[in-house]
Amino acid sequence: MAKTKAPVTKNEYIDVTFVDLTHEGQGVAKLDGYPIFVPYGLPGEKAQIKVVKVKKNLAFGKLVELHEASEDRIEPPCDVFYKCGGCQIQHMSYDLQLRMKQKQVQDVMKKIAQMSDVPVHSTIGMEDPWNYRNKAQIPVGKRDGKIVTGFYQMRSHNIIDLDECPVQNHVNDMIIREMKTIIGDLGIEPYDEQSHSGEIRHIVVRSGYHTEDVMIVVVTRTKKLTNEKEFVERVKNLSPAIKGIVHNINPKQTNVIMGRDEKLLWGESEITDKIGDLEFSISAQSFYQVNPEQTEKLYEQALKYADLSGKETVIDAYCGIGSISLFLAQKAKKVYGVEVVPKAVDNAKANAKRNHIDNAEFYVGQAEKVMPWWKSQGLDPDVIVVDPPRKGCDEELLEAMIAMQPERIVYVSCNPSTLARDLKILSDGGFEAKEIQPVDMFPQSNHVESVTLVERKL
Ligand SMILES: C[S@@+](CC[C@H](N)C(=O)[O-])C[C@H]1O[C@@H](n2cnc3c(N)ncnc32)[C@H](O)[C@@H]1O
Repeated sequence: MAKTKAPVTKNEYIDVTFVDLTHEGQGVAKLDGYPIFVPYGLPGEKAQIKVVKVKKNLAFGKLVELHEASEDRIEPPCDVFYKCGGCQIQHMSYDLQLRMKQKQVQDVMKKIAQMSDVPVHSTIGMEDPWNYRNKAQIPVGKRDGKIVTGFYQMRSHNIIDLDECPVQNHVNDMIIREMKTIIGDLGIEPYDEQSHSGEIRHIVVRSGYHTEDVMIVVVTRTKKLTNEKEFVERVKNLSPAIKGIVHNINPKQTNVIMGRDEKLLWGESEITDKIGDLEFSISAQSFYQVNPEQTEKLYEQALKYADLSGKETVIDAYCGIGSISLFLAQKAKKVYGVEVVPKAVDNAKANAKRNHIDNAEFYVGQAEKVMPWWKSQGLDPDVIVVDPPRKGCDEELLEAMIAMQPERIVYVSCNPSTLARDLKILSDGGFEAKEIQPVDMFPQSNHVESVTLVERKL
């Protein structure tokens, strides 16, 4: 077969028109069907690009000059947007962001799940898609003798020093800024990834939305925290909202932020927040949705799809602190939650009590192991809710769901690709995806959250 040649060469300057967006939010230009991916290009725009990498079937380019800008192009409010890896799509109007997320789900449903006819609704967005994050997880480093805190640069571990982040809430920003000074003053050495030496790795600040409670977690490589007493004294005085300071130890060479061991340095080890009319205790290591305003909309959608009458037995797999479970429990006969992080399950049990809900039980374990065990014990749920991490559901768990034959499955997903993969497996097992509702939990970033209603085929 004749070898086809790429229609561009490296370092060539060419004029293109962007026709599409990738899932990461890059512009796609096409030369006789040959795609060129260009960061920050928007559909409809004409531009000069420089080709920076050429492969047989595709190339990558860099935007050199815009000839015609899209109406959806906006000036990113953040000074470091083009360097920082925290947000990827601040240059898009919010309307385009929402459309892009809906299309991303439609695309994977077609390509991965091979289902083109499942309705994917318009993404539910925010009125004000800024300063929404209730949690900052910020790496600490040193440059030219000064402490730096911020996000990693795109595709690197170079920290972009940042004092204000437009997607972070203001309290978190203020605390990180002040802690940077405190760490420098007290001579606490930042962790160095290359040599696996130094002390402080990350600062995590989590704040309540309705309560304004703040928890601070300082993550270090070893148990040592230089000038611990003074550190605690100064940090706790940064705001009366600070309820506790937790010292987490992560000795591993890993991208995972927190380690398993932790010690309470001051105050309480949990904060309280509210979602709707329910109150929740949240520990340092427990998962809690980062966008409180959108969480209510996400949970509302999950509840709507669960369509409970009060008679149902429900499983909430990957239940975290029991947040979805307790909303389900208010409308079901019984809810069983399973979650792998023991502290989160402690929170879930306490949360049931504090909200006077006595028809929810929580278990620690891997959902993919606990579900088949439940099945063997005769647990027959009418509805199953799953909300797995990005890698999606384990195959064993999908098999257990299929074996349990619930009437409905509500699949909350933060990764459309693994959602589509899992929906295909469920479809082969006799379940049909009925509709999908994307909810924008992460404005300005290319992450896509959605809720899918899946029903047992008759
Ligand atoms: C996306 S979160 C959802 C939590 C909860 N539904 C919420 O809305 O807050 C996923 C949860 O799954 C938990 N998890 C991860 N792998 C698990 C597994 N194999 N079995 C059970 N839980 C797991 C995580 O600790 C996390 O709490």
